[in-house]
Amino acid sequence: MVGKKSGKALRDEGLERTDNNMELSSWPQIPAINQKNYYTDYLKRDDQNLAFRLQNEEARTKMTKKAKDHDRALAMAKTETAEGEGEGDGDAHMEDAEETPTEMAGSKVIIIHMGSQNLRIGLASDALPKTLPMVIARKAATSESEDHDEPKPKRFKHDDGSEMEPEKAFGSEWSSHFNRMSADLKVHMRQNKRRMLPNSKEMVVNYNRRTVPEIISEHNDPMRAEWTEISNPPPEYIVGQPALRVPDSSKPRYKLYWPIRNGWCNEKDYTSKRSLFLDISLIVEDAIKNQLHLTSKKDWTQYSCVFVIPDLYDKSYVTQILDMLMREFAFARVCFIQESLAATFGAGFTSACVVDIGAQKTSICCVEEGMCIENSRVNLKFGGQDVTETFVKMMLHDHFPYADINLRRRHDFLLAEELKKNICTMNEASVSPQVFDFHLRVAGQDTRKYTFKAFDEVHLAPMGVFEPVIFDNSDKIIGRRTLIDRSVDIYDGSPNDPTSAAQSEILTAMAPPLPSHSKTNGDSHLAVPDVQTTPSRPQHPHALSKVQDLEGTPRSSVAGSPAPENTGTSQAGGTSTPAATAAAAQAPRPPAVEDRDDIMPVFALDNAILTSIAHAARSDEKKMRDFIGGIMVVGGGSLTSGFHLFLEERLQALRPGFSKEIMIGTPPRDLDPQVVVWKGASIFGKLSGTNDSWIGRLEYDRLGPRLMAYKCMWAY
Ligand SMILES: Nc1ncnc2c1ncn2[C@@H]1O[C@H](COP(=O)(O)OP(=O)(O)OP(=O)(O)O)[C@@H](O)[C@H]1O
Repeated sequence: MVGKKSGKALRDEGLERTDNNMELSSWPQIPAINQKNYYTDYLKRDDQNLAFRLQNEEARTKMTKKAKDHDRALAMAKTETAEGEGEGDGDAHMEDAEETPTEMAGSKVIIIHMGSQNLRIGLASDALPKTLPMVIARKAATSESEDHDEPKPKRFKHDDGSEMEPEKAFGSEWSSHFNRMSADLKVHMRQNKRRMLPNSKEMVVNYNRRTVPEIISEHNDPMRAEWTEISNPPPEYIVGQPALRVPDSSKPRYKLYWPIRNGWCNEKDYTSKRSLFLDISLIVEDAIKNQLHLTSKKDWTQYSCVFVIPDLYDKSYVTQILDMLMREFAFARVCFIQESLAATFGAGFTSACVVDIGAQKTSICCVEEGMCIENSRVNLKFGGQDVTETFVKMMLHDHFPYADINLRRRHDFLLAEELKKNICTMNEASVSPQVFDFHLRVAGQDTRKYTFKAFDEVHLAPMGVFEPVIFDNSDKIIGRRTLIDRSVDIYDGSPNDPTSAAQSEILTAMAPPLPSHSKTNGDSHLAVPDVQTTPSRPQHPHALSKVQDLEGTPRSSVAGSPAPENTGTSQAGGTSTPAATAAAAQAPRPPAVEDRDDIMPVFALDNAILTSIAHAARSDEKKMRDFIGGIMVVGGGSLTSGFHLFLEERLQALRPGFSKEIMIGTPPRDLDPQVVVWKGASIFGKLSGTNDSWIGRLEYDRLGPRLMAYKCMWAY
């Protein structure tokens, strides 16, 4: 064809021959595609996506089955009428057939909520979950209390061996915080016209100094504790409640491991990621077998699982858990739900500001119409266990008669928890010198009955959630990211764990200055956490007022730009070019606060709640009023008596403009605040038809964790 064209025509087409009349190449020349007409729907339609296809197929199968059942029911009804025996009409029979499910809804769905201290597990059809300690005792050379030998001799003696006054045992800084809180409380109580004896503290200290325990022989103690007997041969590990009841001095020794600490994986006490997740799976497996009585693992393939994850979850943790549930436990389907969302389901609210005070972490999140508001998520690293520790410290400071108490010993930990639950209160009217008693039960020893007096310690210890400087925050970030790497974007390598503007703001307020030698290339996770410099209270107590102030518009830089600076552009939609990304990576700039592992999120609860709400409301005053009037407190840490009223007063003092609206709610129907999240997840697990976040076996086998992007209600 080309040969027949004129030289001009060929010149125009750019295909002019050389002088020997031959073409430059025998390869066919392909003209460039006209971009105007260029179109592809590759990966743009749902039917190209396995996850959606399987979902549709499942829906179709269900509809076909329903139609078949319908036909069958009609046929049966006709036969019966023809025989003249049935008096009722066919519809009634059909309804009967539809309304008689073969098995109770949710009886094949297992709901798992793992906490730092408690595991809650049950079938979705159960009214309440089974609660057991999230702990495993492993055979070891020494027990954990022997590893950390810190009781009386070390704490209460000077280096030269002379006796140390308990007031000095915890350092002058801690004592001065305690004394200041005590003085503030006195002033506050006077303002509220509460009567106080001027020398209450001295009375308490003098009483405690003098008191000696009464010995009760073991056979005279009707309430003596049941200790776990070690069988022969001794088991390699013991889990749950029996683990907590293994005597410290057992032969052989057992050491306790808590795989979840402060709401994160416990990277401090484990030496490898494998052993950490092995323990998690052993605890969960044991609970399914012994608490839910599903002893044969083969049957688990017929069960689905709803797993509760934190609002600000670590992606690598979720991926690992999904793998465990799918591969090891071989569940038929798995789905995830975030804690706060589950709490609103459990309470039956459509929107609320959920405050979950657990044992070692407190999370806050505003939920609106079935979605967590991402920028309102806050996760603080303290909870009920910090209150227990602080209560014991305060009591020791005031000459607690059982001076040898050591929370690393199992019996002492259980005793301290019990004392805290029974004695601590946020009710100011109950603050007066009072006598209490307790029984100390140690395996193989006679029971000792102690009496002691307590005064403001019962109030000041739980007050710590509003003044976390009194908590011991020194070891909470030790080991973070040593076993489990931060999740990163597969394209640009930037951290891609979920972030929240509210959390960033708190982290910014808490951030210790960056060490001058630290490389600011985003490799912040390599920096050694500088625990000593971490302040336990905001350096700028009013740093948040700008954001929280709805009347004014000024915003802090964090609030104005929720995404971290060095990840923002790439996450926002991948608009940055590789060259720009490379240039940006080389530019020296400080790492975003979310990417720093040396910041301890420990912040006053009332301020944290207001920060969360401010970010959820985004200057919309009506929303602000809605959330501030719908604060729901859940979790075991909120069970301290008088907590709700106290929190309400604190918030009113901080936001007098909203004092009429502020309302702290409890879950309805007298539901235990500790199980609301589990309950919500069980409701979620029973939803049929509307829940499309189930991850099935086939799709997981083919796509693996990539599937999460299609299956999560939130941005994964
Ligand atoms: N009646 C009570 N009064 C005060 N505190 C209580 C009471 N009952 C339980 N707690 C505290 O609640 C905490 C346990 O709460 P919860 O089970 O919600 O925590 P978790 O889910 O295991 O932990 P986290 O949420 O930190 O991961 C413990 O610190 C316990 O001492």
